[in-house]
Amino acid sequence: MIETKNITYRIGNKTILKDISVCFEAGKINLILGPNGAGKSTLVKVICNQLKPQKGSVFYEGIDIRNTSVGELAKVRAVLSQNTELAFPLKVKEVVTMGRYPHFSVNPTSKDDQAVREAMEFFDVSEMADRDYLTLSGGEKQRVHFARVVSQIWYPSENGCRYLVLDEPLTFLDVHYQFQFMHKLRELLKQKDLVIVGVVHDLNLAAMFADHLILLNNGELLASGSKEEVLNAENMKTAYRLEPVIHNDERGMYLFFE
Ligand SMILES: Nc1ncnc2c1ncn2[C@@H]1O[C@H](COP(=O)(O)OP(=O)(O)OP(=O)(O)O)[C@@H](O)[C@H]1O
Repeated sequence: MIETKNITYRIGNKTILKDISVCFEAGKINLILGPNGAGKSTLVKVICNQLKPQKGSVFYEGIDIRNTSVGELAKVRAVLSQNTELAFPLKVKEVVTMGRYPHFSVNPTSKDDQAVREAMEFFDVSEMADRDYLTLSGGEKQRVHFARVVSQIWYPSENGCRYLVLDEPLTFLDVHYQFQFMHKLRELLKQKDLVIVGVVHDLNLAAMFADHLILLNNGELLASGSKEEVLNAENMKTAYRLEPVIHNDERGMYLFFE
């Protein structure tokens, strides 16, 4: 479980996050929603210890992140940042192997190679293994990064959970791969020690796949809970300034905006 308690983050005199307390449990797809500029990426960076809040703390299984070493955390927590770009002409399998860097010192072991191979198979990028990463399309690059981050936490940890944090993972993906990726997350969650936290913009995909949602607006936690609790007309109007039409039937929940 990842827990934030009373996180406040300011830049100069601008408050980007105001008193955010949320909980992301293992075995669930936890999604962070909110309009542009709401503070989603900032919250992700605070959760990942890339930004230090002025107030509040982040806990992984009850342990304050400030008391955990970067190296130890990297063995159990993988992060897909927004706009991950590489400038070097590396082969796809070399990019995926970067995910294993926290686990080996000089050369990857056979266990690392196996994780790379299996993560590439899982995300259907094995056929690209020897291609120059820079020649891939945007969507293909994104799938390579999925394999990279998931290879990082491929094996269960000896003591506790594994964590996968994804900032806008669906960018660059066509509708087929968006659905495929969300289904892959479901498949990964068969491993009960996995905590998944992601930022997405597509409210209908969130309604379809999320087990737990949080909605940020102007740096504040507007709502947290099930899709019914979060994706209601009042919250949608406040966050997105649009009038929603919400259908909720046996096929699921769908939102339209007028
Ligand atoms: N270094 C910075 N200096 C000044 N303002 C910043 C800085 N970083 C972020 N902000 C501001 O903080 C607010 C939240 O940014 P953040 O990137 O967390 O939003 P977001 O919800 O992820 O938005 P988007 O959906 O557009 O990606 C924005 O108004 C942004 O301009």
